[in-house]
Amino acid sequence: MNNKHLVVLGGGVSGLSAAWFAAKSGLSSHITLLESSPHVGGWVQSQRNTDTHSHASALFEAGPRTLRPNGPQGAVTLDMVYRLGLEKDVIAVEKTSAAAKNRFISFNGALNKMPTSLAEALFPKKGHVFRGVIARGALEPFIAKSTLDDESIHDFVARRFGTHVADNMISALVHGIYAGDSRQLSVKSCFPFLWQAEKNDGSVVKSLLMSAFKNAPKEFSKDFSPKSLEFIKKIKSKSIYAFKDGLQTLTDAISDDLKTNHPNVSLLTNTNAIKLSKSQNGVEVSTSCGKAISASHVISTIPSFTLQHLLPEASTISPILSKTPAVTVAVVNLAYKKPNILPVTGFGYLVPRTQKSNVIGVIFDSEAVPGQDEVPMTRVTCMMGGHRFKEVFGEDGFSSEKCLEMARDAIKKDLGIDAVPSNHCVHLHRDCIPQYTVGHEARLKNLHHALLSEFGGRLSVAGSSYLGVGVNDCVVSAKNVTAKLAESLDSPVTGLEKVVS
Ligand SMILES: C=Cc1c2[nH]c(c1C)Cc1[nH]c(c(CCC(=O)O)c1C)Cc1[nH]c(c(C)c1CCC(=O)O)Cc1[nH]c(c(C)c1C=C)C2
Repeated sequence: MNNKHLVVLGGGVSGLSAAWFAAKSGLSSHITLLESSPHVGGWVQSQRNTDTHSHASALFEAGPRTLRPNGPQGAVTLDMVYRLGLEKDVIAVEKTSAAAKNRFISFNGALNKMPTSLAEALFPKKGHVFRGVIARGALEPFIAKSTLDDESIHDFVARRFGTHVADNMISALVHGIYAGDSRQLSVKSCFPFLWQAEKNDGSVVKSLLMSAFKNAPKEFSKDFSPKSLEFIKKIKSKSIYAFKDGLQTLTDAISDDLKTNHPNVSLLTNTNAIKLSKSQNGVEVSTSCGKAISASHVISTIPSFTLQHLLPEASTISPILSKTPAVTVAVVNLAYKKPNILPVTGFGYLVPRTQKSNVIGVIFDSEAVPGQDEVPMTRVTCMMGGHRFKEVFGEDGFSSEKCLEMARDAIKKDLGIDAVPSNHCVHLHRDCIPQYTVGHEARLKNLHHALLSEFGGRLSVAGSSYLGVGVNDCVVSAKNVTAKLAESLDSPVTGLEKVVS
């Protein structure tokens, strides 16, 4: 321990993880986390709504709900889950289950299942969205490489696989991760494996075929304890995992652990930074409660568009931060008393940009993660808005009633369910998913250099505005930045070293 003070801005998954990793590594004598809202956890909000008639509760997740266990990224979160003692709360979904295998695209009025076998891929029915995709894929290795520095996801896919795939399949996938417009988002930043495949192997198909024969990636065992590794190995081969009482189990456990076991950590809710300025030994943080903190280092996990307003007027960092927009998503949870009322089994469906619909995707919660319900029921979540927010809700904005009605209309049209839900919940998440538009990586490089020159590497960034919007991405970005700081709190760290290496 030293006489250093680390300040973390933001109490969502990224901020909590940053404070937790920093506390565990003992890198500073004091850690202060500033969260502007009354509670920590950010977009992660799980609640059980009780039906007044049956008294059965329905688990409603307002934000993210499932996690991917695979790869080095998945292992970092799983290790955290293990160290927080949450193994008993985990529900892992088998890759062979319908929930894992059946994902649908709503296309021309029907739910089209994405193929999971060669037979399904080779012989899709007439009118199925996958029709012609294999034939088009066979031509892809013969298409010349592009020499561009970055390109939209749509342009990349249309160029290599044709406009049908770009318009109807990839636009749906982009809805299911970014709630964004595939014509605006960067292929290099959102789907780096596609970009690298073309750059390195000249073809996505060739690269995928070659990777099937390549050695498996190196084990990451050195980072984890034997017991944790045992848990990671057990879960990493599953499709997804979640928690019995929702993802808030994770954020609550991090915050409880910090409060209980780390007296040197202060979690301040209803408090935010209002100004950051470089000082001789670090960063001066002015806060909304009137107190200023002399920080040795600041990790900002708040959205980049919020961080820009905390910097000095002439800062060259702010214009870079302002270039990452974010979309607003409305989330409608619906619970029906009757179980098994869905016409298909699976994870859910996505709606391509080409289809007229008020929803961009629907998750079949009671199927996607079996075992969360106290009594059998059907639960679904409608995701609405994203880049289509204005188109769907109009300029005059949003109302919960209108949103609920639209969600019920979509469920009736797409799934044939006209029943009145026994319970529901509507949440509006303003600017919740950052959009990595074309040129994002080049802007991150500029940001790295600007942070070094203006704050001497005493201000770092982590969280969904930069290197990935998923929960695992946020946890990993927090771990990486604190690991670098653990080497020395006096060394310059921006959190963006990866983009310039
Ligand atoms: C319809 C809207 C959304 C759905 N999920 C999200 C939105 C905006 C958010 C989201 N989904 C994924 C990520 C990435 C990282 C992560 O935490 O796993 C984010 C931020 C993962 C994801 N979801 C779908 C796919 C194909 C992926 C990529 C990786 C994977 O295979 O899991 C599909 C999907 N998402 C939604 C639905 C209804 C759906 C498919 C039927 C909802």
